[in-house]
Amino acid sequence: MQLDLTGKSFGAREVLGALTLSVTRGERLAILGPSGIGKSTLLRILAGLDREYRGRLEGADRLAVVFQEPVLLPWRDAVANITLPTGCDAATARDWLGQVGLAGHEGKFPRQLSLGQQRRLALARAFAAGPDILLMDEPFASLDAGTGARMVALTAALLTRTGAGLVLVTHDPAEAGALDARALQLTGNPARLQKD
Ligand SMILES: Nc1ncnc2c1ncn2[C@@H]1O[C@H](COP(=O)(O)OP(=O)(O)OP(=O)(O)O)[C@@H](O)[C@H]1O
Repeated sequence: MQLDLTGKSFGAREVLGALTLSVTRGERLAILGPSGIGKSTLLRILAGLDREYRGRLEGADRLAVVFQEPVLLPWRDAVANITLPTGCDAATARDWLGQVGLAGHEGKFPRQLSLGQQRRLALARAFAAGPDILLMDEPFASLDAGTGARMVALTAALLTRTGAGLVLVTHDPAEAGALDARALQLTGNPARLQKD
């Protein structure tokens, strides 16, 4: 996919300036920058969730998005949280749950899972959708250091296994390194992309 952005404003405030970003299957990109710079805004544009920008977004890639909050269906068990949004069958959902270390938790509801487990469920759901490119917005934030590091390693392994590309939005340069992602920095006002 390729984004050629001329600009993005909220009202009179120009948040993002002109920037170009492209990513394909197998490529990993991390967008770094401080709080409030426009990282989530950029990711939402890439995800097609915000169409009110100036510029062009091209590409027929299949996308899956992982947000900081896992956004699960509270009254459905772990298997249904994967089958309902993705359309995959229960066996495939169970397989993905196993791959993220949630074997034995298939019948649990989100509230019966820890935050780290809910994040892994959201990760399984994203991969079950068979994306060409995974878009992630701070998916490792507010986990303890060990849990965060394990989830980064798990994400890297699943990206390698599936060949999916990655755009990760984060304030933490260490995550970019651990995922072997090319790092770009959002900087300035309005923000532009710079090589890190
Ligand atoms: N819907 C909106 N309406 C008005 N302003 C917005 C809206 N969404 C974001 N903004 C503003 O745009 C700027 C960029 O926000 P954004 O959430 O993209 O930053 P961020 O880099 O992702 O920050 P964080 O790391 O804290 O999540 C902020 O100043 C924010 O207040």
